[in-house]
This record gives sequence, C-alpha cells and structure tokens, in this order.
Amino acid sequence: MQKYAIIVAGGSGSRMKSEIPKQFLELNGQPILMHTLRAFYFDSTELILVLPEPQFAYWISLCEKHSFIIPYKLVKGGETRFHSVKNGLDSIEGTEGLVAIHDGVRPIIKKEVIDNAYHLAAKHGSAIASVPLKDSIRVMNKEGNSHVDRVNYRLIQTPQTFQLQLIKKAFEAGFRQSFTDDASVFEFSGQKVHLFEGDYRNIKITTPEDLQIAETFLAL
Ligand SMILES: Nc1ccn([C@@H]2O[C@H](COP(=O)(O)OP(=O)(O)OP(=O)(O)O)[C@@H](O)[C@H]2O)c(=O)n1
Ligand SMILES: C[C@](O)(CO)[C@H](O)COP(=O)(O)O
Repeated sequence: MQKYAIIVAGGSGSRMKSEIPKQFLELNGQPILMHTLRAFYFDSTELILVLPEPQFAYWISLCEKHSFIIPYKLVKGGETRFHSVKNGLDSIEGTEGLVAIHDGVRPIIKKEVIDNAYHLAAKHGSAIASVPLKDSIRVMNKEGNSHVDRVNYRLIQTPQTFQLQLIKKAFEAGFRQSFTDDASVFEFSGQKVHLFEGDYRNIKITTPEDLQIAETFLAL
C-alpha cells in the first residue's frame, strides 16, 4: 500500500523565543527539519513538507547549503496546525494508502515506531503514538485541585497515522478550537482512535531546554 508522510512545520514557534523559526535551529550541525524528513525517507514513502510560504526561500537556501536532496512536495502552511495538516492532505491525490502525520519538530523518531504506525493503521484505521505518564497529575477544579489516577491517561505524540480515506473525510468536517492533534479530528468524525507504544525520546522541541535534551538523545 502506498505510504505518505506529512511533516508539519507551519507553526510560529512562539514558545521557543528564538530569532529563527525553531524548525531551522541546528541539531548536530543540521536543521531540526532535516533530521525529521530523513527519518521518514524509506520504503518509497512520499514525503510532504508543510512550511509557512514566507519561509520557502530560506528553507531552499538551507537545503543548498547542507546538500539536502531528499525528494518531497512542498506545501504552504495554514493558520493553525489543523489547517496545515489539511493543506498537506489536500495535496495528496486520491484516497488510497496510509498517511503518517508528524510534527517537524520531533526529530528523534525511531524507524521501529514509524513501521509500527503504518502497520497498525493498516489494520485498525488509525495508530497514534503514546506513552504512559511518569509524573503524578492533579486536576484543577472549583475546590482547588484533586488527585487523578495517572494509569488512566496517556501522553500523545506523533506520528499519528491513518488510512488516507478516513482521515481525509474527518478533516472535511472543518476546524474546531478543541482540536489539538489529528486524533481529536479523527475521533470527532466518529472513528475509533487506536493507541500504540511511542517512545520517551520522541520529544517535541517546544522550549529552549528541549534542544539540549534532543542533542543528548541524538548523540546516543
Ligand atoms: N499553523 C501551524 C501550527 C503548528 N504547526 C506545526 O505543528 C507542530 C506542533 O506545534 P508546536 O510545537 O506548537 O509548534 P508552533 O506552533 O510552531 O509553536 P508554538 O505553539 O510555541 O508557537 C510543529 O511542528 C508546528 O510547526 C503547523 O504546521 N502549522
Ligand atoms: C500533535 C501534538 O504534538 C501531540 O502531542 C500536540 O498536540 C501539538 O500541540 P501544540 O500545542 O501544537 O504544540
């Protein structure tokens, strides 16, 4: 079955507070985004990179500088992550195949996790990488806050992988503020979300200390 990977990097990176967009910050001498794209480049997977249009020229200049020649389709980003993913999905012709949707700023992604994602999505319709919580959590409420049992919760990562036809249909219903990821869009369309074991090293580079953590993982 044809495999696609949509790598979304259309955000503004406001929490990183860096001058250059966080997807272009270097890890081990290469922009974060290059590590992420390379991880999905196998098995004739068709890659789609979603970037804000004003960043296209800068990205192309980085590719020349780093002799980065992996083939991919470049698609413009949208106002929110939902709109960026939608643009990526709309760029795929037809409805046959599997699509992994992955944050461009999660560069430490093992091939084993990606393989599992496609395999399980083919079987269940969806496959969402997740990990159990290591810390205690409390819920905030009118009384202040109270204990909740962490065994009932999971932290959700990407890749979030789907049968193409099902996820395209789900995104046609339109944007809602409550959507934080692709699994929430898929669930809203009435489909069942299938979780599988992700990886604690698959961090989302969001704030400055995440860069140091990612450097450490890459060195392993
Ligand atoms: N309009 C948007 C917003 C987010 N993303 C992507 O979704 C992923 C996860 O989002 P996040 O880490 O929150 O990125 P930003 O929105 O860039 O960061 P921030 O929330 O700190 O501004 C990132 O790869 C980001 O580029 C996107 O493609 N299009
Ligand atoms: C998609 C995601 O990475 C799953 O954990 C997350 O929901 C993105 O959230 P953000 O607020 O856009 O970083």
